[in-house]
Amino acid sequence: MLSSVTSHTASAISCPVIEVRNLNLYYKSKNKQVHALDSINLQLNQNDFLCVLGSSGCGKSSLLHVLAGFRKPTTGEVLIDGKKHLRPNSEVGVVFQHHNLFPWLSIEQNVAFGLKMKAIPRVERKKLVSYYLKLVGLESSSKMWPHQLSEGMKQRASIARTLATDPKVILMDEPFSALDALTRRSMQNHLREIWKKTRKSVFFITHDVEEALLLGTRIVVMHPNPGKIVLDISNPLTQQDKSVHEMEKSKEFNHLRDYLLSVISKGSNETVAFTKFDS
Ligand SMILES: Nc1ncnc2c1ncn2[C@@H]1O[C@H](COP(=O)(O)OP(=O)(O)OP(=O)(O)O)[C@@H](O)[C@H]1O
Repeated sequence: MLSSVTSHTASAISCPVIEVRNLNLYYKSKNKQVHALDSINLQLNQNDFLCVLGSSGCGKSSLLHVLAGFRKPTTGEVLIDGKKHLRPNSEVGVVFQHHNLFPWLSIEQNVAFGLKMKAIPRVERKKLVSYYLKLVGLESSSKMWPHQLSEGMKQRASIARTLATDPKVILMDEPFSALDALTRRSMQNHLREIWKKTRKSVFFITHDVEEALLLGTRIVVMHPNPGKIVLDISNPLTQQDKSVHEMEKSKEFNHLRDYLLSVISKGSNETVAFTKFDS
């Protein structure tokens, strides 16, 4: 199984948008210290949709927070386009589990917010807002207020707001986990289509192996205590132009799902094949 997975890695483009070098993160409190991230080395390339899987507490969110610039690593560094990334900025967009739209702004004003901050002139701003609202299928809801939208629509508006500022990379922390199963599936389809059109580099955290298989071009698995990457593979399923339904019905899908589940559930002391992504 592993060889059929790794054979797809050659199609990657070697141009890291994010590079993580020898990163360690310790949380210190009064009486104890938690080693949350252990010697993380990772490259996120252009066009990568990287899904991060792992059991609770393995450090997924901690890694996202460091990549976003919300938290400083204890040792090591994060480079964005070769430059040290030290604090949050417009090169890195973040979409959280719960939308964080401003309730006092309409949907189009929410999407325009970051563009205003970047001093984009009014006419261009309008064009961009309407382009991104159309991209996420919300063009007819532009004048509505966040409380008038369904949860899925709010999350789509959050994605449009993040995309509109044209970040180099988008970090997503379980963006669909609060949605019901049907809305979640529809959002996965939306995101897949949006990604095909924009080809943004995405770092996407999920607990859901099937979601990772349907969306990710690459899949990383982390283990806890301390949090580390134990597997980094490219996903053959998303490299073929198949519908979600076709993907789910394929033998490869089932094999990969079982394989990933077995890697995730292995204890951190057990040895897991480390299949480093080879660009
Ligand atoms: N602010 C903090 N102070 C102390 N320890 C923390 C803090 N935040 C996280 N941790 C610890 O760091 C480790 C990694 O946590 P993190 O939230 O990154 O994991 P996760 O994989 O995102 O978990 P989940 O899937 O449950 O969200 C855990 O042991 C957690 O208890």
